[in-house]
Amino acid sequence: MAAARIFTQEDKLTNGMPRLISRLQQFRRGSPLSFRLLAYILLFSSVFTLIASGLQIYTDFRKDVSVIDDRLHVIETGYRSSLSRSLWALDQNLIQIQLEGILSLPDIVHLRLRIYPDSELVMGERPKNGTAIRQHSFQIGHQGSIDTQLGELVVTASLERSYSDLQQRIWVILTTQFFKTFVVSILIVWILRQLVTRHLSRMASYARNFSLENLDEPLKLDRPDTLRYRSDELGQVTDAFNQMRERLTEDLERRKRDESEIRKLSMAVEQSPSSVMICDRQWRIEFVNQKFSQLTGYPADQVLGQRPGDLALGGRNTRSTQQLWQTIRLQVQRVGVWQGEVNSVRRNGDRFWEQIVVTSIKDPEGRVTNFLVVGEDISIRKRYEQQLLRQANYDILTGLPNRMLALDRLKLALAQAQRENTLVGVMFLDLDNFKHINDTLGHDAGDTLLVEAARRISASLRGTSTVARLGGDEFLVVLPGLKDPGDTEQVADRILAGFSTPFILGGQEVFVTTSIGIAIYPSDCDNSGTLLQNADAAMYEAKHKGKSAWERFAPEMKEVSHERLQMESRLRRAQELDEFELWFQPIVETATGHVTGAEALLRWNSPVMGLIMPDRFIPLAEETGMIIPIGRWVLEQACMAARRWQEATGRELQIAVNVSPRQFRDPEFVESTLEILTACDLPPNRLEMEITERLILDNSIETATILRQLDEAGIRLSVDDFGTGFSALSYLKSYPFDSLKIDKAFVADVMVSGDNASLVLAIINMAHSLKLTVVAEGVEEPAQQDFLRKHHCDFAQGYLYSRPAPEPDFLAWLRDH
Ligand SMILES: Nc1nc2c(ncn2[C@@H]2O[C@H](COP(=O)(O)O[C@H]3[C@@H](O)[C@H](n4cnc5c(=O)[nH]c(N)nc54)O[C@@H]3COP(=O)(O)O)[C@@H](O)[C@H]2O)c(=O)[nH]1
Repeated sequence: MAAARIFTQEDKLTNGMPRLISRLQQFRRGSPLSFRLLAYILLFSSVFTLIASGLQIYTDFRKDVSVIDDRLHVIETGYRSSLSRSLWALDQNLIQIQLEGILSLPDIVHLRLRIYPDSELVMGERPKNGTAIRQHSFQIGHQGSIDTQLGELVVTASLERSYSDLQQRIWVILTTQFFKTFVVSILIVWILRQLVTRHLSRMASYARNFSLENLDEPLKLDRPDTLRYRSDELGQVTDAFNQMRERLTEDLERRKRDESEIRKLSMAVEQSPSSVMICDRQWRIEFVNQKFSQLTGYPADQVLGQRPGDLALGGRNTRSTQQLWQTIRLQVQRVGVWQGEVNSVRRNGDRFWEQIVVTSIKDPEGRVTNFLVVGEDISIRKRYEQQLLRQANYDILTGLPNRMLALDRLKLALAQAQRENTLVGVMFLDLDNFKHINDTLGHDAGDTLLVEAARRISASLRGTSTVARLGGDEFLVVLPGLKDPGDTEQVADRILAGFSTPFILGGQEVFVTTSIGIAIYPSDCDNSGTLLQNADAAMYEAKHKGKSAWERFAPEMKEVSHERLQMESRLRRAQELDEFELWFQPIVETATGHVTGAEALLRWNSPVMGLIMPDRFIPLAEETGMIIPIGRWVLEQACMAARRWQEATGRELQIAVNVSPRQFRDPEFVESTLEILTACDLPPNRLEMEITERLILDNSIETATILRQLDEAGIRLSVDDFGTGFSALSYLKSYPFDSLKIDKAFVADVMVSGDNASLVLAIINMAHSLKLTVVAEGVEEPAQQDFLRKHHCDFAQGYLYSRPAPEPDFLAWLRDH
């Protein structure tokens, strides 16, 4: 048991010290600041304590020594006279007693009394050598009549007691001061640790473990979370830490959001259906998307670093492409954007059309950093536009240029003749008795005749001449660059000769002739319109004279067109004589067959000339301006009719009215239309105005303004006879149209010509993509209706449903359907 105790004791001793050292080392490692602080406090307070204690001790010692010195002086003053008397009396006993009295005083250890002349009395023990002493001596004399020196006393005081006190005090002071310093230091360090350093360690460990993965965990110190603590330095540092953490969290989230946004945008650009190219500020390609590579055939790595102009060269179209890109660059640098249609070249050399938009990309400070080129393949649209343009410029039956193209060519020929000082021959041809042949042999025979006549006229011409079909059985020949007016007459003779052989129509030989009117530029007129009129007048003269002949224009022939003049004067009176009638043709929804509206079609019922179709008098009405009052009458009648039908059948049908471009020049057009609608109590959206592409060609600000005003009033607008005029789809976007009417010429052929079928299909699709409804005109056969229904054409109109009819007949039809 005792051994065990001894062992435990030893064990404690042997293990205790290393454990303490290791604790200290741990403390030093774990809390270096506290350790250093402790060391510093200990060192400085020890030095300070040492100095202070030393001073204290020294002062106390000096005080002790001065007490001893005082005492020596007190001995002198206290004992001198009594010793003098004792010596004078030589009273040895008294001297003895007096000296013992002195010797009994504290610290007085030795007395030596020299009695003059030669005796000495010593008392006490002389201190050993090396012992600190204080000595004081004074003379003892007798004062009488003669002053006599009796002796001298040397008093020795030992400082041994003072030294021993000093030693004791030093030990006590040092021990207590060191203990106190140590305890205070420990206390300070403990307080410091509690208040500061352990929190610093917590901060250090928080900062060490801080990463983007644990941003949610705020720094919390092990102390109360009150305002007092939050506002001190540690609280401020903690707050700063947590703010930093929050900012980092926000930054991280923003960065994540930005990254996802960038990812999304780059995916969108990469997978965009449009080709995208991004160039740097020197117009060198930095990026192209997949669509670009698909469209052009260039893989991305082959184009990066090149300029778009060099690229489009493809080794072929050098100058023009570079000039185009030069223009694009200049405009984008000047106004920030360029857009247009470009005929580009693929890598394999194929050409294609693209709609390009080039813009500059700017940084937030407004500095241009890049250029963006977005392209869209519009080859299909272009092909259809070209096809439409062809249909618009050429006569479908004969393949000859139509009136529009012929007039263009005539104008060009006149301009050239003016420049070159040459002549231009204009011939107006009209087949003799064509109406009779058409009526007796049928339309097919009429068509065959027209085609063959076109061929024979063309065969009679050479070089740069133009032959065109103006409509019906009328042809126009333009002979540019002539030197002699007689040249035209020779051509006219050749044409007449060409008609001398019979035509085979419906299996029969038929002789058909033609009458030709000739006008020459510049002698007969210098503008295309009048030249044509003059040739027309000459043609009437030729017919008048017996047909199968040509006639040169003469000024007096102008009178010959009196038929026309007669018609004009009759037309002027037709309105007041109430000779106009409005006929109606239903418009049906293709999918359901429901009647949704009707088109109002004007007829002139002249007591002299019979029922006249609008094609014959509308151009005259337009030319003379009579179309404005006539058009207003039509609008009024049409709106009133729609109102009557509603009352009669309860059906709210749409009413479509044809409006001539000339009516748009009437300043009161919009106002009077709105007045009519109000007067008829018809909502504006029940009225649809059909406008031909000719109006759009006008392209004036006034037209655009009127169309916008009508649209804003709620009136529906539709493009009539689509495909026969300008036929560019791009304008449809620029005007507020609601629907588009495909011309009957296309519908007539959908089941016969694949080209026409695909064209109709393209028009439907494109109109739908522009949010326009589509009406097909001239539907005569169920197969055409099926085709249109299958291809989602919205509405149809034609003889299949009903021919245009006077209002009572139309109402009857309406009740039946
Ligand atoms: N400014 C105005 N113009 C007018 C007005 N009324 C008519 N017009 C213009 O005259 C064009 C010819 O009109 P119309 O002779 O009446 O011919 C229309 C129909 O009869 C005809 N149609 C209808 N269905 C068929 C069919 O199945 N086959 C076939 N061969 N023809 C058919 O089409 C004409 C309707 O065409 P649209 O107006 O394009 O819808 C006429 O085109 C007007 O431009 C008027 O009041 N003012």
